[in-house]
Amino acid sequence: MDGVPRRETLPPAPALGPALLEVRDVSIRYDTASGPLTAVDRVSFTLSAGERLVLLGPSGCGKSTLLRAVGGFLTPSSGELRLRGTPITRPGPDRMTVFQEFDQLLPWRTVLGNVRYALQRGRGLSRAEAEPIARDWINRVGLARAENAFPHTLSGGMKQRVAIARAFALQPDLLLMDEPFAALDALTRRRMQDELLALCLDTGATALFVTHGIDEAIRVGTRILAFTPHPGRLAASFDVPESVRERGTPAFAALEAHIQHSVFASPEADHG
Ligand SMILES: Nc1ncnc2c1ncn2[C@@H]1O[C@H](COP(=O)(O)OP(=O)(O)OP(=O)(O)O)[C@@H](O)[C@H]1O
Repeated sequence: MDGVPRRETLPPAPALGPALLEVRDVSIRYDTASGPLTAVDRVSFTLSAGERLVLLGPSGCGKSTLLRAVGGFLTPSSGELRLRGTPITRPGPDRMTVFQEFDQLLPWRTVLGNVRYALQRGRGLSRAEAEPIARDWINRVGLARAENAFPHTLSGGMKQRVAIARAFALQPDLLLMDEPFAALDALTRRRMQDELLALCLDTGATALFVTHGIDEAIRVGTRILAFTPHPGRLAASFDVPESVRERGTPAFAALEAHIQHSVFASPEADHG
């Protein structure tokens, strides 16, 4: 297909070497009332510093489960997760997660308090050291005028901006984004995708981003791993060249159609 990056043949052969994140043959099973459920089935990939890797798939394909395991919130049933070569066993400030839910902020702290407190806890800074860094990040997400507001007075988009400011402020090795814009209206979602992309480009952040939106995946990612559900398995990998990222261009539309057709239009795909 002209102008569309090649679809790689899977399963991928994860490169040995200095990857920031290594996911090796990871399976994750849940015990449910109706028996064991395999949410993630033998998934392998690596992520290098500076990449923005998107896990793309329909609802229920296990992408959030996998992200939670990378975050250290749950342990894989088998396989290995390593960050800078060290096994992931628990959450840590080297991986900051932005969740979909709007209630991820501390409700009893202001916008400034939320970001400052995370810096004090996560980076061991004093209040005086943390405050200017927190202010700078709040400013960068456009919330300077709301720094003294409490979360319940903010819109969903503003809350997500605070969560993003907090995550970036800690300068983690890896940003984990679990459908952070899924609960926003379409216009706000687009604006936030653009803002997140700008922050990533500005800081060179490394990110693992979960979404079910092909357009969102192309907009924010440098590489997309598409999953098929029940159980969640890697189906294909797509590179997103910088030249393809602009919405409304023929190249963007062509890649969107290519991913849709080659992964989600196949007979075994379930759109959840
Ligand atoms: N705590 C849990 N206990 C039992 N089953 C679970 C649990 N969490 C997730 N699952 C199941 O694991 C599978 C994968 O869920 P997961 O949330 O990871 O998928 P997802 O692709 O992120 O979907 P969504 O976009 O809807 O969040 C689903 O079948 C889900 O019902």
